[in-house]
Amino acid sequence: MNTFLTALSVNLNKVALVRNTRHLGVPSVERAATMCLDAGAHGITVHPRPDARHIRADDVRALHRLVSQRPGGVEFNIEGNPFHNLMDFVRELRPHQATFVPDSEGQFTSDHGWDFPADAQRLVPLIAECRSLGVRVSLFMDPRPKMMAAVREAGADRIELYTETYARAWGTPQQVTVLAEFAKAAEAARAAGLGINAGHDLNRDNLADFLRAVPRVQEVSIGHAFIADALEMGYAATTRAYLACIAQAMRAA
Ligand SMILES: CC(=O)[C@@H](O)[C@H](O)COP(=O)(O)O
Ligand SMILES: NCC(=O)COP(=O)(O)O
Repeated sequence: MNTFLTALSVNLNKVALVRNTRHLGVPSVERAATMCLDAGAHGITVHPRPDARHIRADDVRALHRLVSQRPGGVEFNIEGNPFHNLMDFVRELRPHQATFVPDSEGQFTSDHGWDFPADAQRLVPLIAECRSLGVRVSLFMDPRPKMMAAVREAGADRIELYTETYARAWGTPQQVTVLAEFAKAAEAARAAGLGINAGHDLNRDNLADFLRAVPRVQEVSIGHAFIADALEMGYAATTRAYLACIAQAMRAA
């Protein structure tokens, strides 16, 4: 029997984005987190950008508190650029996981991974610092198998495969080739001793196919499509729907 389960971490950036268009405090990221976790989500992800366009420092603290008070191993994942604001959050809060993303300040959305070995030297001390604080480090990466050994040498625990190219190829003739690239990158990462996360533009249509083709993904973080679905179905039903996609893929594995 296959007992492996990919964890679902819900990214709440877009709840904060809507909230920030008024000074009324709604919709609440804490209520969103509570409803998703009550419905079975395994973790919460936030990406506090330097321009605070969505998740703000107070949200990060409030969600960290909320997650810490819940029983049962719920994970808190903070994403960001460690050369901008991410390390301040890591030092203050020591989340379970820090995902390093090479975004520029004010970037529209994340659109590329780290470059190895070019980025290795400047990342090594920051990865080491996170690990000394007990924080797992995941690096946002394009599916480039040749980079994976150097990522591990730099001290990272996991990679997060940046899945936008897959999401764009899904349902087109390119899907098979693109998925093969991701599977190869995951295999190289695993062979180097890295764990594997994945995220960006995953949704209810493309998630199960990805997890079937790229086995043993430990965590998917999903935000934009998830919150769009939640506007129509509610947080609890949306969480259950994404968990069902994961379960469907696990059954087929
Ligand atoms: C790191 C990553 O994959 C991104 O998806 C990010 O978390 C999304 O950021 P925005 O919500 O600001 O587009
Ligand atoms: N790490 C990816 C993430 O948290 C959410 O990305 P998206 O689903 O908003 O594209």
